[in-house]
Amino acid sequence: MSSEFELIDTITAGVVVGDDVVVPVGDDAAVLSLAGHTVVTTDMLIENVHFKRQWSSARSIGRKAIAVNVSDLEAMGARPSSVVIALAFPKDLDQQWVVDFEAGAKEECVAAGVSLVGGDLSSSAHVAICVTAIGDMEGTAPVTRAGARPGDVVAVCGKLGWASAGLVVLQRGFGSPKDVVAEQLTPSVPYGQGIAAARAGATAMLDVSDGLLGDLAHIAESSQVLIDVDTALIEIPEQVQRVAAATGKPPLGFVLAGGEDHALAATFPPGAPLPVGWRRVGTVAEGSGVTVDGQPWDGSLGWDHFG
Ligand SMILES: Nc1ncnc2c1ncn2[C@@H]1O[C@H](COP(=O)(O)OP(=O)(O)O)[C@@H](O)[C@H]1O
Ligand SMILES: Cc1ncc(C[n+]2csc(CCOP(=O)(O)OP(=O)(O)O)c2C)c(N)n1
Ligand SMILES: [Mg+2]
Ligand SMILES: [Mg+2]
Ligand SMILES: [Mg+2]
Repeated sequence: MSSEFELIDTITAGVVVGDDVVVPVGDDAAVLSLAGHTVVTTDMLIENVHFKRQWSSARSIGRKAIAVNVSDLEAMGARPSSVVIALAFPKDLDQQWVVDFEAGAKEECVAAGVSLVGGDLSSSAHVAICVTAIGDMEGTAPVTRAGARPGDVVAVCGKLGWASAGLVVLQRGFGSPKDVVAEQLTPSVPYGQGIAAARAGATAMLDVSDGLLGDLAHIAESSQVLIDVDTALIEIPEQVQRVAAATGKPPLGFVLAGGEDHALAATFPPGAPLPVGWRRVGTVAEGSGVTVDGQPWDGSLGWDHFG
């Protein structure tokens, strides 16, 4: 059993530090040197709400904690810079779990191109994680939720429906199809695509954390427009179809309302070529709210912590 400070030394050994870090992890606060406007976002991951230790390895949870946060930086069109990780866990938890969690977090930091510059440890009844991610606009304009205009094209980049199919599989006590379960345990965030979309002229953007329809409804509300999703443009992955068939759930529901894949969804001016890897899913029109094939959607729009 290590002391708190021995554990911090173990966790922070070998962190990869970017050029924009002036004072790294280990002091009272980190100091960064950013070229443009600073972008800040935070998301928590709570045991039994966002993950279960029976389902996920510590390493997967560490990776997911970083991925879901950097995803929000991508969604602004920012360059991801750094993260801080606050972690609370039961006193009787095997400390190897914590070391493995941090190893996963550091691994995802490298994949996402961010430096781990700080954090905090505490004890608590359940594992609770809070990551704050910092990015840099580097002189470019943020892509908010408020810029969509009638006539714009709605497009997505990344997976949709996989993570929620994985959740259903895990909830039923199964472990396959393996690739949907893997997506639930650690989403494959399309790193770099936020900046690509911004450069391609995206007018509004967000990451799909709660569900495509529910998240597009945020753009619709902020931009005061209507967003219509065209199901003829929606591809339902074969693995998701298998889970739908096995569980008797409608396959489209996973893709339209399943959360946690952290695809990026954005609107682009009509006629603008979409960046490579993006696919059209709908259209922006005058009006309000979200429709599917021109009709209101009577199913769930996505996850609601208090719904
Ligand atoms: N406790 C809070 N205090 C202040 N702002 C909050 C709080 N919780 C959420 N927000 C803000 O509300 C907005 C929506 O939050 P959320 O739905 O969690 O965003 P996302 O899905 O992108 O993570 C964000 O701007 C977030 O910063
Ligand atoms: C044990 C468990 N139960 C349920 C879920 C499903 N789930 C939890 S949070 C969430 C939505 C995304 O999380 P949130 O905290 O809302 O992220 P944000 O939108 O703030 O980025 C979903 C679909 C899960 N991942 N694990
Ligand atoms: Mg959030
Ligand atoms: Mg978001
Ligand atoms: Mg988020």
